[in-house]
Amino acid sequence: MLRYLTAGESHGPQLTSIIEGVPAGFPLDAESINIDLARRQCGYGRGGRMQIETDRVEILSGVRWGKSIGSPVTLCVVNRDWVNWQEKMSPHVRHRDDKLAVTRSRPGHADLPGAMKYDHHDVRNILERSSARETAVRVAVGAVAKSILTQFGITVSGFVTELGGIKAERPKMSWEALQGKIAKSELFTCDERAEAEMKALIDRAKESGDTVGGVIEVNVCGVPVGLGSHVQWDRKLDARLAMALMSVQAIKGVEIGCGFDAARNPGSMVHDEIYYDSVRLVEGKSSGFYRKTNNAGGIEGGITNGETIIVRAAMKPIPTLYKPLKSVDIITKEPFEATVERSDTCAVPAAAVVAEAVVAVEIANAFLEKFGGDSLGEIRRNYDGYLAYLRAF
Ligand SMILES: Cc1cc2nc3c(=O)[nH]c(=O)nc-3n(C[C@H](O)[C@H](O)[C@H](O)COP(=O)(O)O)c2cc1C
Ligand SMILES: C=C(O[C@@H]1CC(C(=O)O)=C[C@@H](OP(=O)(O)O)[C@H]1O)C(=O)O
Repeated sequence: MLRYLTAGESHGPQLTSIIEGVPAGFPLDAESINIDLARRQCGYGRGGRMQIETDRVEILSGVRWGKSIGSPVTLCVVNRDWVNWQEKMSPHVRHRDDKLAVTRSRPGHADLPGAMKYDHHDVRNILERSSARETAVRVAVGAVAKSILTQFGITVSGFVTELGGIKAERPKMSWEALQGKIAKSELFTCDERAEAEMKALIDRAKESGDTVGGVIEVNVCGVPVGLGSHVQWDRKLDARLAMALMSVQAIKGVEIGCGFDAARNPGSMVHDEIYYDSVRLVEGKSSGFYRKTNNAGGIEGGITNGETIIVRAAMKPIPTLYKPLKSVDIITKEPFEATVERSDTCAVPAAAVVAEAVVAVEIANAFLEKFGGDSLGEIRRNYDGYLAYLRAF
């Protein structure tokens, strides 16, 4: 099972993660991780910080000659902006300098509850860690999880389905063609008309000092039946995915499959009927059982049913607004209207890449729990044995 922690402040020297439980023999290299780090930095609507950073991972342990060796993998992403923050972020003892203290907390951020909880009168001690800068290293961890899943033909893809209330229509085309469209889109959508409207909305929000949120979707293709379990609350895969997604900064809702729509429709329209066709086995499929619909989003009773996993997450609008919101200074208790030096107007496309990463970690975990071993070869033997069993079921 993969366990990881992240460490690092937004304007500190670097972000770090240690991943425990990566089995030996999996191809891992910085360049493939960097592709995802670059994807997270793109996306229409981001602020000035993304001009400063060029995220690249450094692999500091657990990998030798391009392959995992079974020991903990340490990843690091440097904050290029740190050079501009060395005094404000210094770990060395210094006298309190009220001029450097941030005392004006922003609505919608961790600033005020965090300061009250940790007894800080300088909100910087909270905002540095609550910042979504942390998602850079989580994307690197997700890329490691993806390189485990890739070996077994499992792919994880995130994209934007809605932005500020504008919905992207999914054109009727193969999944591969759709992926190509999404990869070329500046907003990671599959609908050019909607994308143009979304960009115009972001421009208007930026001009008026406002921000926008949206909905992202992650699809996991190629998953076998049987990941996760119904037997215990914390083994249910849907529950784990929901937690992973809700842990991403600014995510406020998660749905699996048809999600909230399931509550609005009768059972006859919601549940996916079961069919069997032995020809599927001749065609090389892992099972003769199949569905014609996938409203369950690939998970029933906390267990994968062999269909594509479909999970969506709602991102709230960015809380730092150029148009002032009302707040109160934590020292003087005077009201003020928040000002801002720099912030994103929209980070929904970036959140799609982060969502991909946290979903990949949960799927890799469930996969390793079921087929786990110490090396790629051992896991492959376990997996192949299971596939042969499934075909005969
Ligand atoms: C990729 C990404 C970029 C973000 N950029 C900003 C930003 O520039 N300014 C901001 O105030 N919040 C930004 N956020 C959101 C805040 O980090 C988040 O709202 C805050 O930490 C409070 O957490 P909560 O919204 O989960 O309650 C971003 C979130 C993500 C996922
Ligand atoms: C740095 C990133 O996102 C940041 C997330 C963030 C926040 O409050 O969450 C605030 C902004 O940071 P800054 O205050 O330095 O401009 C974003 O740029 C990143 O995604 O790499």
